[in-house]
Amino acid sequence: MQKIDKRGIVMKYKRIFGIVLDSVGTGAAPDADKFDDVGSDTLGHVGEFFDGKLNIPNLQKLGISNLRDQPIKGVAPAEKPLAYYGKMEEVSAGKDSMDGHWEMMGLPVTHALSLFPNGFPDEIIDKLKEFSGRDIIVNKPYSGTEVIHDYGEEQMKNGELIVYTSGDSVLQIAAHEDVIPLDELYKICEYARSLVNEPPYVIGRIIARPYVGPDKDHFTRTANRRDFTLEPTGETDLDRLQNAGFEVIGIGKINDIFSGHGITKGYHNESNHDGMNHVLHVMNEDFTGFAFTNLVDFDAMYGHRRNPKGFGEALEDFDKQLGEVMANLKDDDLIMMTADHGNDPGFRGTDHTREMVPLLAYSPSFAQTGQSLGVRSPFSDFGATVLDNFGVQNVSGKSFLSELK
Ligand SMILES: O=P(O)(O)O[C@H]1O[C@H](CO)[C@@H](O)[C@H]1O
Ligand SMILES: [Mn+2]
Ligand SMILES: [Mn+2]
Repeated sequence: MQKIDKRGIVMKYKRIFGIVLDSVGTGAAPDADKFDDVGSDTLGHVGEFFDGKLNIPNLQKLGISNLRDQPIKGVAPAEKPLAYYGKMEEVSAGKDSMDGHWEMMGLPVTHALSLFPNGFPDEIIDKLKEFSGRDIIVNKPYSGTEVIHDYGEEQMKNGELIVYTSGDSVLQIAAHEDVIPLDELYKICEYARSLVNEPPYVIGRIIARPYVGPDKDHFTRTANRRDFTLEPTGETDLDRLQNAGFEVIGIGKINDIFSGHGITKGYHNESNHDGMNHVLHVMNEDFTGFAFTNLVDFDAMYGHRRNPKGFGEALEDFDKQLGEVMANLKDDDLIMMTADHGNDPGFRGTDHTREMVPLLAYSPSFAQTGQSLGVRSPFSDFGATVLDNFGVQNVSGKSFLSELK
């Protein structure tokens, strides 16, 4: 089933579809104690919340419970899993999306990014005040929906910037769209980005968080959110693929996470559903390379909001569309699914959780039942497998391509 492209490169698969189910972790990682996340288990706790009724038949057939020590409640391990299955363990210093995705693409984040559990120091805040000509309020870790509920009306009166953070390396600025126009907000964020690219402060993301609404009970955040991510600190597997002449399609947050590096074509997602529609759309196109998708609703809408019901329903919706995707896969397509970190809606707090992530790899051309791929670490094994398929040299991780048959 091997293909040979124009340049004589031998490929097992012509197209690889990588899908990151953002924050869908599968149990505390061995180093979870360092993050105070012992006992977290996103998939396990969502399953328990549904008390045996979580309806994810496609993930079930692929082997989502086979990869776990304890099956998800009500989701039996498949007798003959369709996919090769395993878990991945992160080595990066943090548990943010950036760390997870960069590590998956061969660039583990070994230096911890700056965190601000007590708020940002004066030297950053003073510069932001001076640049924007606005006062700054809050300046501490907060949930983004709660912060606009608690401080949005004050901002509408006085026009300050609501600056807040979380357990991640993020500086977020919430602003009512009628009070601080989007252009102005983005300029302030760009300026903030320029302040924190080098030690002593290296922040993963500056996030513009615009919202609208008449009063605190009706404020909603808009799709005009924008992430200003640290530029990748080196080459990633996406660059390597692109440089070797393959197509690299980024769907959803992928473009932001890699600041556009190594991506030949990008699609913005309005939602998980929209993201899966983009996957279905690109499946109809004839390309040779890698389509990399991030589905962020699990994380942003349900994990951080500690909403296990919404989380499970989002998994059920995803599973339906996954069925469609599977039906459209060609023999020389490979689909690989994983996650970038956990965000257990049954756990304390509102932050990501340091978890193992699931790994499922499936092609309709597999001749045998899926086998265990074991525990893979670093996450870079994912990207190494993609590179291996396209005959491109990797620098981090170990390919499992030869195990897929
Ligand atoms: O509470 P909200 O504003 O959704 O913020 C969440 O979103 C950030 C970026 O994904 C995370 O770091 C977390 O703090
Ligand atoms: Mn994430
Ligand atoms: Mn998140």
